[in-house]
Amino acid sequence: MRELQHVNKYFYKYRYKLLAGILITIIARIFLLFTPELVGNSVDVIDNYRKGITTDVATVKTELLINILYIVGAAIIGGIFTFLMRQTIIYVSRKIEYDLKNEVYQQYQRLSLDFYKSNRTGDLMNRISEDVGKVREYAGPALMYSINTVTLFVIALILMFNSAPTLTLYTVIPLPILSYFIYILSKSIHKRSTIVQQWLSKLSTFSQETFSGVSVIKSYGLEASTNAEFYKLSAESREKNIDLARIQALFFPLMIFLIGLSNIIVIYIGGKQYIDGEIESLGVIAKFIIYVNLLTWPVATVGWVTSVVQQAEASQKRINEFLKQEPTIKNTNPEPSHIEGAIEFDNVSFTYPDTNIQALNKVSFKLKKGDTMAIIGKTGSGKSTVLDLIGRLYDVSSGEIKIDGTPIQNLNLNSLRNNLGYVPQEAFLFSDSIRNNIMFGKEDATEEEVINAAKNADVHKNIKGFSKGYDTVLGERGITLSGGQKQRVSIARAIIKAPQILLFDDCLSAVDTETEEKILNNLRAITRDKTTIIVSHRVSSAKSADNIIVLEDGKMIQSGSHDTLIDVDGYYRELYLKQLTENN
Ligand SMILES: Nc1ncnc2c1ncn2[C@@H]1O[C@H](COP(=O)(O)OP(=O)(O)OP(=O)(O)O)[C@@H](O)[C@H]1O
Repeated sequence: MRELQHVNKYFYKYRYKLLAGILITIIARIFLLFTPELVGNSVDVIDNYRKGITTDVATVKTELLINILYIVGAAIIGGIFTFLMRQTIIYVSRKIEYDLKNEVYQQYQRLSLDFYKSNRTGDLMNRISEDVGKVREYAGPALMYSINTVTLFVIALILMFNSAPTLTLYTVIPLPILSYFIYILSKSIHKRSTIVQQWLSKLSTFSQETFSGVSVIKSYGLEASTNAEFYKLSAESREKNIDLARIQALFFPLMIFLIGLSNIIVIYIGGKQYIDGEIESLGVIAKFIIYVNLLTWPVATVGWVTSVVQQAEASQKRINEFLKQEPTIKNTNPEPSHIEGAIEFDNVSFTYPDTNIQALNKVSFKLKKGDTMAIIGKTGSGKSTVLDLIGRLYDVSSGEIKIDGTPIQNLNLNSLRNNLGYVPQEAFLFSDSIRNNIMFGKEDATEEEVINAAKNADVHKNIKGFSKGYDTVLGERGITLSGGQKQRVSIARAIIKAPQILLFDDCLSAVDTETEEKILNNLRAITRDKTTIIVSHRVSSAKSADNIIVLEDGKMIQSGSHDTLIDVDGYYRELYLKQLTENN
């Protein structure tokens, strides 16, 4: 239960509602226990008439009618309180689930990129849905059934002991056995349902991947083999489901068997004791049968609750592991920082911690506020890594990055990122309208600003061409847009912020050279006083930059302006000549 102590703060938060729930549960159970006493009493009334102790039929009828009215009344009141019991305790558990989900999600947002690299998306999703769900079962149903069982058991046992102590002992004997079996069964059900869940997530991951890659599957004619793979996975999943159903099917027969056993004990022992005169009336047997039936379910839940608590403990342990993690990229400065945009790399080296690949090796350059620099280099040479380090998605392994002369780690992280406009290599658009995708860069942007940004990114005309214009909703990953259009919406999103530093990661690769030229011209006008870094494979994107650096295997092998670089032998000149010939 140590891990579950994390939930106590939420119990405290909702303490009044919870206390009311506990009280209501107790009241509901008390009313439920009126029934056996009233039924026992009714049987005695009839028995007394049969034995001739009561002779007046009218009195018997009246007594029976009163008992019936009481039974109905108690059932109605008990029902109302049972309804309220769910409205309070289950309501609180839903609130706790909501709070815990938000707590986990906030922590996800706080953690750095490396956390996402070292944990699979499926695991992250599971913590927030399944694990939180298990903890909710502990905070709601398990708590409710525990109070229910304790209340029913204590009151019923006192009442039963008062009227027939020996019979009580005999009748409760099967109950702990029932509880133990249900516990074993619940554990086994849990084990099997976890396996079912795992297969289900394998199935959904497979389906999701095949839906996303449907164009590859179709163009390679892989439908049949994909079908066969799905068939295999779903057949395995079906077997696991059948396994689960088999063990679940035991649940109710086991309960019915043990209830039956208790009933037989009551009738046999009770009957014997009645004949021997140890029990004074038949009503005792009648009410005991009802007690046994009333107690069976709560006793069964003891086994169920134990298993739920164990599962919740394991789930909360997994959640706590995430909650305890600290972001590797820390904000060391709580005060907002003013950022002008001068960038300096001083002997910066960086090795990715997960792969141990050295992406940058002693890279140095200086950019004044408003300068434009292009980074050219083969694939995998470390270009994107330079941009990632400026955004502090990672911290350098050695060397130093300074912004406006201040070490990047000493700047307020929010200020730094708010002053960056980053266009990633692969444009990611949310399943939302084009307008909202652009406004993601500036949440309070006016319509005019959105249109201006789109115009500068040369995508306004395309958007206007859609029947719903800026309200066009993009499908999953913006599939309704072409690659080039996606890149341009992504550029609009970055420039609408008017940040001090703009980072373009090969984001014009999917547009033709004419459009590239147009966008670069527009960008020149709006980035005049902004520090800009353009990563590209194309000389056309780099040539007008104030400075160009060439990376190879993480090392800076060349730097200078376009004019100086085309005059010296080297990678840049080769690339220039090659692309010139291609264009011609
Ligand atoms: N998140 C990551 N984790 C581990 N290694 C990485 C990661 N990102 C990049 N790398 C590795 O670091 C090296 C540099 O990658 P980087 O993405 O900076 O190159 P790039 O020049 O931008 O390449 P491209 O032109 O293909 O985009 C590569 O060897 C790559 O495999």
